[in-house]
Amino acid sequence: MSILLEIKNLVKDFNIYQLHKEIRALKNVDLKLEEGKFIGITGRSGSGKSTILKCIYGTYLPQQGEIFYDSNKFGKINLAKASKREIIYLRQYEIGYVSQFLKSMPRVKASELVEEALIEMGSEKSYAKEEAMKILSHFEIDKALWDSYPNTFSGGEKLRLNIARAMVKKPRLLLLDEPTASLDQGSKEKVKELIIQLKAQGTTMLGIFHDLDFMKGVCDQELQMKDGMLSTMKG
Ligand SMILES: Nc1ncnc2c1ncn2[C@@H]1O[C@H](COP(=O)(O)OP(=O)(O)OP(=O)(O)O)[C@@H](O)[C@H]1O
Repeated sequence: MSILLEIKNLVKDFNIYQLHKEIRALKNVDLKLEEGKFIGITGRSGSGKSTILKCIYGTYLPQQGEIFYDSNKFGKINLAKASKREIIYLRQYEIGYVSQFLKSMPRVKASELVEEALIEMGSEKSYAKEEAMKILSHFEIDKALWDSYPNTFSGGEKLRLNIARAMVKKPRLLLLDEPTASLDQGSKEKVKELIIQLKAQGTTMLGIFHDLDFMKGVCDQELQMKDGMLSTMKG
C-alpha cells in the first residue's frame, strides 16, 4: 500500500499577543497514513488534535515540518508550503473536512448546499440532486427541511447536514474533526455506516473522536495526542 499522507516533524505555535504568551500546540508530530486506511486520534481537550487537522487542511500554517500529500492532480505536494490556489483546488476536489460546526451560507437551502458540493466538482445538476437526496435521506434529515435554510436548524440537524455535504463528495482524504460530538446514538450509527461505505470505496481518513467505542471496528489504528505529541495507543 502506498502512503497518502506523511507528516514529518510538525511544529505549530500560537502567539497570544495580548498575553505575551506562546503556546506550542504541536511538538514534532510525525504520522504516516496509508491509502485506504483510517487513523483515529484521541486525547484530552487542548492537546492539539484539531490543530493537526487544520494544518493538513491549510487553515493553519505550521512553523516547522512537512505535510506530504500524494495528490491526484499535483503528485507529492507539501501542504505546509502549498499555495492558496493549490489548497483551494485540493479542498474542492480531493480533501474533505468535517467539523462540529456548519458553515452555512445565507439563502442557500439545505439540499442546495449538498448539491453545490457536487456541482463544484463538475457533476451534472440532475446527478447532484439525486445524490443529495440519497444522502439527506440516509441521515434522516426531515424532507420538510430540505427546502429550508440551515441557519434555523437544530444543532444535530446542522451537524448531520455538514457531514452529508462533506461525505457526498467522496473525497480522497477525509478529515473528521469530532463530527459525532453532539449526535445521538442513532445518528452516530449513521455516520459510522457512511464511514464504512466511504472506506470501502477507497476514501482515506484521519479522524478525531472522543468516543472510543465509536472508533472500535472502524479505525485501523488509534493514536493518542498528549501535550502536542502523538503516540501509539497502549493496551
Ligand atoms: N487559533 C488559535 N489561537 C490560539 N491558540 C490556539 C488556536 N487554536 C488552538 N489553540 C491552542 O492550541 C492548543 C491545542 O488546541 P486544539 O484545538 O488543537 O486542541 P484539541 O485537542 O483539538 O482540543 P478539543 O478536544 O477541546 O477540541 C490549545 O491550547 C488551544 O488553546
